[in-house]
This record gives sequence, C-alpha cells and structure tokens, in this order.
Amino acid sequence: MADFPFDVVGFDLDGTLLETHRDLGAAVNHALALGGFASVPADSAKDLIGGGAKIMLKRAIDDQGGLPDDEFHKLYKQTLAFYGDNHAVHTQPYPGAVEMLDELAARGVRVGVVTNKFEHFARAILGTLELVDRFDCVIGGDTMGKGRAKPAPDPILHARECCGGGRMVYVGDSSYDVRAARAAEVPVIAACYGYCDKPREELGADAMIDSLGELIPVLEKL
Ligand SMILES: O=C(O)COP(=O)(O)O
Ligand SMILES: [Mg+2]
Repeated sequence: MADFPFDVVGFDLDGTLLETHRDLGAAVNHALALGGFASVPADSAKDLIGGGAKIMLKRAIDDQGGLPDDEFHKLYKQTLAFYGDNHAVHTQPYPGAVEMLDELAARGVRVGVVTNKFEHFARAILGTLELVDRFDCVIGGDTMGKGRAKPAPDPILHARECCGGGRMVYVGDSSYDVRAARAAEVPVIAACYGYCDKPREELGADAMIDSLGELIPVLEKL
C-alpha cells in the first residue's frame, strides 16, 4: 500500500528471522569434540553468533586456549560439513515471522535477507523451511566477496538494489547489523529477542522490538 513508509525491508537471519542457535551450536560442538575441546552449552552458543561460522568457532576455541591456524582450519571445515548436513534440524522461524512476511507482501513491500552465513546455507535453510520464495534476494556473508560482509555496508546496499531500490529499513539482532546499516545509511531496528552481542540500549538502533509481531507497527511510526 502506498502509505507504508518503506519500499524494502532487509532482514538478518540468525537471531532475527530464524532461531538457529541449536543447530549452529551442534555444528560447533561437533568440531570442538573432534579437536578434544569441551562442548558449549546450547544457550551459550547464542553468545557466539553474529559474525559467521568462522568467528563463532574461533570464539569457542579461543575461550579454551586457541589453536594454530592449520588445525583451526581443519575444525572449521568440519563445522561447515556438519552444518551442511544438519542445518535445519531444530531451526525454526521466530513466532510471528510468517504472518509478518504475509503482511509485508500484502502491502507490496519487497523483502530481502542479508546474513553473514554463507549464501548457500541461508538458501538451503530457507528452502527447507519453505520460506525462500518469499524473499526477493538472499545475500550471504560470501556473496559480495572477501571483506565485504556485515559490518560493511555492501550487502545491505546490494539487497536494496536487488529489491528494486527505494526507501529501505534493516532489521537485525547484533552490532554487526547496526554497524552495517549505519554505514549504508539505512535506518535499523534491533531484534532484542535475538542473539544480541551488546545490551539493547548500546546497540544504537533507531527502534527496538521484542517480537516480530511488533515490527510493522514500529515501522509505521518510525
Ligand atoms: O551465522 C552468524 O554468525 C551470523 O548470521 P546472521 O548475520 O544471519 O546473524
Ligand atoms: Mg543475527
């Protein structure tokens, strides 16, 4: 509808649209076990998410003394292989996600995913959950090339272009998201129910939501 204030809404994936920490945690724990490290409790996995799988595994291993690069790399590959086979065992959309996407579609708003996950994982998960066709684009941490994932502005700007341009807002749960949106000069909403790596007031978003059901009313007031 013409009076909606945004033409495009960009969404982060982990901790914003999808609750993914149990599957990500299982992949990291698989690699930690192979490396002889202690596993991370499922809830603590939430604190490791935001910068992509490599940063997630690195944080977990560095907390236990670290590893030389070549050994780390082997475990990183094992993490990816495990996650590839087990990407949507426990993963599910947050409550209200589907209804909110329906509502945006009914209003003619275009939607894109901008995640730091590899694009093929994001597409596979959204495919398994039968959500992938709802998005006009899926931009992963590898889509734009090295050094151009969030917090760089590139993937958000690219998503806007893929969605036909216009007024965009971005929704994400971590400081990577807020920094990327700021760099892209796009307003940003913090998903405070997600895997926030900072206290909510310190994220520096333009508005905060505690559930996806709050998003559309918040956008209408922004
Ligand atoms: O997998 C991660 O660590 C980050 O993914 P996100 O950008 O969708 O939150
Ligand atoms: Mg996230």
